[in-house]
Amino acid sequence: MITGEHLGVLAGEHWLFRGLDCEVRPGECLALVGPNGSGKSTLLRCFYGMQEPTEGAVTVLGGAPDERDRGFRRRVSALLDDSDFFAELTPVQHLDLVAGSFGVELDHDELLADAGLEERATVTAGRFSAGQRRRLLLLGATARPFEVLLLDGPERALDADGKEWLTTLVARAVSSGAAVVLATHHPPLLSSADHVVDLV
Ligand SMILES: Nc1ncnc2c1ncn2[C@@H]1O[C@H](COP(=O)(O)OP(=O)(O)OP(=O)(O)O)[C@@H](O)[C@H]1O
Repeated sequence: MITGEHLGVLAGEHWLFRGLDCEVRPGECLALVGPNGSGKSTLLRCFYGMQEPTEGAVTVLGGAPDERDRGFRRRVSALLDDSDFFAELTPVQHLDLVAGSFGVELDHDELLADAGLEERATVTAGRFSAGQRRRLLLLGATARPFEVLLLDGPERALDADGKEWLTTLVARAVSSGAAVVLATHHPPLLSSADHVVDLV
């Protein structure tokens, strides 16, 4: 479902990574680790079609990834930055947007309680703390249908309960048959991953 063959990205005069092969099948999770600046976000951007590798080829769902393609975005859920955050909307309105865009029915109460946002359900998200904002972004990325899930540093700003919830979200995504790739240093996510790529 996701393959990378001999991937390399040249950053200026030095290779961030080179000769990287990977494969993530449906129902599997690949965790990317490595120090700051080692290329984890860059590799995720290659999987989402935001950036071309300098060398090698990426295939996602049988074709070249292209974030500009609506059909691709409907099958691939990516949380790579905070851009899907609407400060003027409440969590309920965020979920309405997801439900309307994807034509799915969502149990708002259950999802918001699960995310620990039930008391913030009707507060505009611009007033949220960093961790609440991250919970809302993760909720938006996972409440919709997807076959591939790409997450960059999903544990950022989350407290212990939030990290536990995140681990459950990823486990659910994997058991529903999605191919999941995440850049993370959260030990439970690393230990449950099927593959780990260390970008050193
Ligand atoms: N095409 C490019 N040309 C020049 N520099 C690049 C290119 N692509 C990435 N870089 C640089 O390479 C580094 C890799 O950044 P990236 O965000 O992928 O690392 P990361 O492992 O996700 O880091 P962090 O753990 O800090 O989030 C950055 O310094 C980035 O500016």
